[in-house]
Amino acid sequence: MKIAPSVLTADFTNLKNEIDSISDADLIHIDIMDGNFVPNISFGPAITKQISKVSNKNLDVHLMVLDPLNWIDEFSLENVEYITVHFESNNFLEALTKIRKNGKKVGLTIKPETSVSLISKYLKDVDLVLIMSVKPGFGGQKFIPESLNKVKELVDLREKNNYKYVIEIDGGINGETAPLVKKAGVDIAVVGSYLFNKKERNKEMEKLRWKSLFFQI
Ligand SMILES: O=C(CO)[C@H](O)[C@H](O)COP(=O)(O)O
Ligand SMILES: [Co+2]
Repeated sequence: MKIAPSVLTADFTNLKNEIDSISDADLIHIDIMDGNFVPNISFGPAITKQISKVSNKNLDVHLMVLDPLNWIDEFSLENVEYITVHFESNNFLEALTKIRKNGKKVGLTIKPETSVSLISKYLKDVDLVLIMSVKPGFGGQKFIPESLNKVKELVDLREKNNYKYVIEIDGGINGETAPLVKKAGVDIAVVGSYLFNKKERNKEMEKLRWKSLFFQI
């Protein structure tokens, strides 16, 4: 299971050191919130560009915005690997097409109250499916256990139909929930507050990976 730290709870007055402290990350997760789609505002393209400058990692952009189509060009930076939009946002299908046209990997995500069956017809065309395991908008919330069933559903659908997407989970991942999501079949776990509240983040990511393996045996 890959680990994608979310910099949402990083210390932005110390950004370069915060990014350096997660040098073993597989990807860096970028949470973009517009204060409309979710009741919070995070940061935008300018800060994302700064992050991409001080990091040699690929970025995984999670757009929690009402109109993703307006933002995809701004976030199609060189080291952005995935751009993920919400099924619940405006014109999400056009947004997926635009991400593909810009040469980026295409991600689709659903809120905790949205079922996998609603996105089943789009699964053949996406590179990543993100299951939100908290209500989008804030870091530091508690993991919603029902998310594990959605992950299992996606694993089954992928196997049955020979789909190619990776499964990502976002929200409330810690030492206890990491083994559970790994066991359910998650490929990439986003970890925010749990990681940034620790001092030795690379070591902590290693522990999360190790624990996950241990529980898989
Ligand atoms: O998309 C998000 C919130 O909307 C964040 O990526 C997520 O909450 C990560 O933070 P934490 O690990 O603290 O839950
Ligand atoms: Co996120």
